[in-house]
Amino acid sequence: MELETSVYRPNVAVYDSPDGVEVRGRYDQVFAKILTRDALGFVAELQREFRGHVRYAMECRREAKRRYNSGAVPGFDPSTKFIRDGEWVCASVPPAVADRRVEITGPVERKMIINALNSGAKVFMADFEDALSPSWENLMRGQVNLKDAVDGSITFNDKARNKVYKLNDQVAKLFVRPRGWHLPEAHILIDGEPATGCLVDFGLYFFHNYAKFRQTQGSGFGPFFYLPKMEHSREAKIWNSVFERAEKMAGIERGSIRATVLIETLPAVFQMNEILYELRDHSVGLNCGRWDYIFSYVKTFQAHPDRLLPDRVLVGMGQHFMRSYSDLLIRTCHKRGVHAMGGMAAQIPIRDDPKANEMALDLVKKDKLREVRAGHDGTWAAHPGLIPICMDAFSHMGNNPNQIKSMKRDDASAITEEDLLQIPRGVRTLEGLRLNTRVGIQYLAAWLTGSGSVPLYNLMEDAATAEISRVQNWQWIRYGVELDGDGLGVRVSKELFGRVVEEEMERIEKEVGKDKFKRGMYKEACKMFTKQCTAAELDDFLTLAVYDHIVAHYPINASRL
Ligand SMILES: CC(=O)SCCNC(=O)CCNC(=O)[C@H](O)C(C)(C)COP(=O)(O)OP(=O)(O)OC[C@H]1O[C@@H](n2cnc3c(N)ncnc32)[C@H](O)[C@@H]1OP(=O)(O)O
Ligand SMILES: O=CC(=O)O
Ligand SMILES: [Mg+2]
Repeated sequence: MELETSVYRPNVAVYDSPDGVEVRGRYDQVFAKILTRDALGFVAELQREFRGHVRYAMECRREAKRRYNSGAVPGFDPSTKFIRDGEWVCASVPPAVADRRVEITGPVERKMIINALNSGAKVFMADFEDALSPSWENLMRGQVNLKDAVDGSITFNDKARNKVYKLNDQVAKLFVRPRGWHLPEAHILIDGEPATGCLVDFGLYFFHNYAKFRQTQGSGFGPFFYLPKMEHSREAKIWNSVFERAEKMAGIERGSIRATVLIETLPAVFQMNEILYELRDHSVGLNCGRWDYIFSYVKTFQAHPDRLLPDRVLVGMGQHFMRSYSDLLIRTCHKRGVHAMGGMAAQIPIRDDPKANEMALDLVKKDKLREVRAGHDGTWAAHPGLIPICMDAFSHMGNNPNQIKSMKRDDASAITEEDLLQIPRGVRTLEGLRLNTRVGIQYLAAWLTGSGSVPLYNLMEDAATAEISRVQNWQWIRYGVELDGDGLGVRVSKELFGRVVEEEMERIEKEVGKDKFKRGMYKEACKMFTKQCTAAELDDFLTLAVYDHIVAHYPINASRL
């Protein structure tokens, strides 16, 4: 089926919502097939049952932040030592996803979904999170696209190129990543309050797809999910309860739904066993969400001027704290019988420069070889052009679908708090400040106009990588760091940053061209990015702070007709 959303016709139709649910997003008859009374009722049930737990978990995050801001550092929790020391394992891995050696990721756009499912990767992670700007249109089209993908009918007609896209006979297994717990969904009000974004993403997708998915994709299991940005096992416990609630509603066996948790916050690295324990009936492993993890390192230590990061390009998996994190994740997952997934290399193919392309692909190859040799069971690819390289690196596993039983099940306690917190080494440069600024502004301009992942300077940029640019600038300005890598001995100040912003805006205008610059939201993005980098207090999330700019409420009177 080709997706054809209708043109805007005010005051003509409304979604059929249950009591207490108000849909404020644009009406569309295609969206109405997703926003049915029963599906909205299910989302409302989840919201009502879990909103108190989510609120409490977010308050705990704020409390932890107060502690870190007063000098404390995250560490292992003595009260849950029994979980770390215990000899439990997670439920066995569903055969359908035993082999996850290469997973492609991408936003829930129609053409991307078809390309990703056809890409030859074992898994496609369809993203409502880092790679998606969560506008009403993107979210609802994403739900429609996923429904068509699960029932196998999805097509896309690229009229300009006279090309029709449809699914191959063999497709990747689908995982869906809902938003993080912190993001609201302002277009759906439940009992007068914005719904929790991830419960909308999860609830609508699950409601419409569980039956078909289990038949066609999961061999009796599923649906499968990726869970982002958690900071503590209490948040995993909420997800576990959400899954149990959904399984009960659907009348399917407990443990059918499976999820991989991204370990992508610094506090969560000390909670890996606890997170797996909470989700032990629903887990298929952990993943190294390396970009958010770096962002989280800066955020967690925002009040620790002794822990400043070097240039963003120098904070890679070679840094001791990053290697320790990946090692601990492998040991923990394998001890508990589940996949230890690697992360995303940011390089993408470079079409117009063969030499640069070769170097980029070589970096991806080295990264993937490091992962498979370290013991990871699979990895992420940002682009279909990278899949052969990733596959080749993971052929190191031979005929085995994974390395869960064969690699690194030895004692995780060899990796200490000091290893995990070690300050990354390297220099800081004016070019680092410039690059952060150029990338941050362009990413935000794209996000404000509906694109959550973009190619910039031959790298994949999404919400997680842009966060690093933002918080690093904030940190350098806040502490007036010395740029010690270019021999100038200059200290970063608001004045220096102001000049950098002006010059980088000129450069962006030259690079993208006057027309695109005028049409795009570069000036608005520049204002927002500058405000965030120079704020007295660091905003928790870039996208949360600017979310209001992409909220588009349908006229309230129309929705009451
Ligand atoms: C930190 C994290 O969270 S990582 C996970 C979240 N981030 C992501 O998922 C990013 C995924 N990747 C992307 O979004 C894209 O690759 C980008 C934006 C970086 C680059 O996209 P483009 O500029 O379209 O790349 P390019 O022009 O080379 O694409 C060539 C083809 O590959 C397709 N393609 C590119 N990336 C993907 C992908 N991830 N999945 C499916 N298809 C893809 C394009 O649609 C295009 O298809 P076509 O030839 O049929 O038109
Ligand atoms: O979600 C992945 C990350 O690296 O962040
Ligand atoms: Mg992430």
